[in-house]
Formats: sequence, C-alpha cells, structure tokens
Amino acid sequence: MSAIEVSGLRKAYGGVTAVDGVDLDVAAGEVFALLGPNGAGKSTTVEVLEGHRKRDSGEVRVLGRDPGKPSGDWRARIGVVLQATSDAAELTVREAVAHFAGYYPNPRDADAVIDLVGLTEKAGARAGKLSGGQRRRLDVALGIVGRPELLFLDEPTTGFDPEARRQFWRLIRLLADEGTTILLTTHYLDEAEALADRVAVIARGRIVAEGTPSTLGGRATAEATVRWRGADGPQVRRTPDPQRLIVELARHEELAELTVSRPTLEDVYLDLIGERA
Ligand SMILES: Nc1ncnc2c1ncn2[C@@H]1O[C@H](COP(=O)(O)OP(=O)(O)OP(=O)(O)O)[C@@H](O)[C@H]1O
Repeated sequence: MSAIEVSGLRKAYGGVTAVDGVDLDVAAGEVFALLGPNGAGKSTTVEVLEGHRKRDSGEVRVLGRDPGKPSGDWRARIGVVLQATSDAAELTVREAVAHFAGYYPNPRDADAVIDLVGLTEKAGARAGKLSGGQRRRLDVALGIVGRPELLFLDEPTTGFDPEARRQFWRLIRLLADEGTTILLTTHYLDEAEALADRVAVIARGRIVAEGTPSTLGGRATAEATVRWRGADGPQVRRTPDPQRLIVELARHEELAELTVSRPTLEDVYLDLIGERA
C-alpha cells in the first residue's frame, strides 16, 4: 500500500520552475529521504504533499487523499516539521506540546514526547529562550505529538549537535518501528544512509536517481578501490572484482594494511548532481 503517490508534479513560482515533473511512490511504513542541493525543489515538493502549497499540475495522493483538498481528519493523520521553526515563543515547552496535543484525537502524552526529543530539562523554559537546536527539537516534538501515520520532516536536524542528531536518529527508528511512514529532506548524507529505506536525489526540480542508499547510482556494482602496502610501498588498484584481485595478489605477497572501498553515498550524490570536482 502506498502512503504517498505522486506523478507528474509541477510547480512554478512566476517564471521559476521549482518542481518539474516529479514522480514518487512511498510505501506505508517506509522511511524515504529526499536529497538535493539548495533550491532543487525539495521543500516545494514536501509542502505540496503536506497540503501547504498548491500545485500547478500532476496527480498527488497522500494517505489516499488529494492534499490540495485537505480535510480535518486527514490533517490529524499527518505530522509536519517545517523548515521554518514554529512560533510559540511565549509558551513553555510543556505548554506548547500540551497545546498541540489538544488538536489531535489520540495524542501522545506531552511529557513522554518531551522526553523522546530530549527536552525534559527544558520543559519549563519558554520556547523563545531555547537555543536553535533545542528549538528544532521542540519542532520535532510538535510534529509527533499527534501520533501521525505519516511524518514529514524538512531538514529536521539542522542546528543539532552530534549527540542530538544521534538521539534524533534513534527517535526516527523508534517511530519507524511503530509503523510510521516518514518522508524527510536532508543535506546530511550520513543521515539518509542511517535512516532511509530508500532515497531519491532531486536536482533542478527533477528526480535524477532513486534507490536504496547502498545501491543508489550503481554504487554497489561500481569499481572498488583496493589499497595495500606491498614490498614496494603503498599500492592502489581499481577493479570490479576485488575478491579475485586480492586472492591473486595474496599468492605473491603479504598484503599489509589492506582496504577495499566503493564510492560513498556522497561520491555518488555529487556525481548525480554534477558537482563532483
Ligand atoms: N515562495 C517562493 N516564491 C518564489 N520562489 C520560490 C519560493 N519558494 C521557493 N522558490 C524557488 O523555488 C526553487 C525551489 O525551492 P525549494 O525551497 O523547493 O528548494 P529546496 O530543495 O527545498 O532547497 P533548500 O535545500 O535550500 O531548502 C528555488 O529556485 C527557490 O528560489
């Protein structure tokens, strides 16, 4: 069953085409990451799916409904963490989460959510007094308090310190284990690799590649780089079949400091968007 079905989505702002014929299919329960450079059309796509922006054309179904005609019960089934931070500056963290919980028929416990995002120590602090990363954690709390079936996260960990990012990753895995479908945009390739079942790379409003993080752009079958230290010093060879090369080499010499590497997700991504040096 699909949670999100998109075909031929287009959206222009005046003369600027932001989304230029995007097709997407996200299965229920999947964690799907949209990657792409600044201005590629990620947020516009996500905003259309959330029902926050009108599309020019294309077919879109989110949880079986057209987000261009959102209803209250449909809205209650999705959770949204926008790129711009929420505006609840005068409320404390606990008040803000409890207030948002009131919008949903079956919300999570406010204190449990605050704990999940690691803000327990700041539960009594006003939102306006939080640091940037703490504010972002509050945004995530507000996005999940309604126990959404489908969660949209637009660059959720921007401004997080490394520990907070790891904590956030654990939270996403927990939500995914509970069956939540998650669509996230990110500039962090390690984040996509750590979290996503599938990724799509979007550039200039079009999807240029789609697949699992380990196979994207032919990554799994790309030539491997084999490095070792032989009798004559450091050696490097590129080969489609590293196992065979290593067996062959090992007959003749000791292979000290042997490593085998394939292109990283970042290598593949930079190739796809045409930015590789
Ligand atoms: N409200 C708007 N009015 C006019 N143009 C816009 C608007 N929002 C986005 N754009 C333009 O549409 C294009 C796509 O923007 P979008 O925000 O969807 O990209 P993005 O992939 O989310 O980028 P980023 O990674 O920087 O968040 C860009 O050229 C941007 O300048």
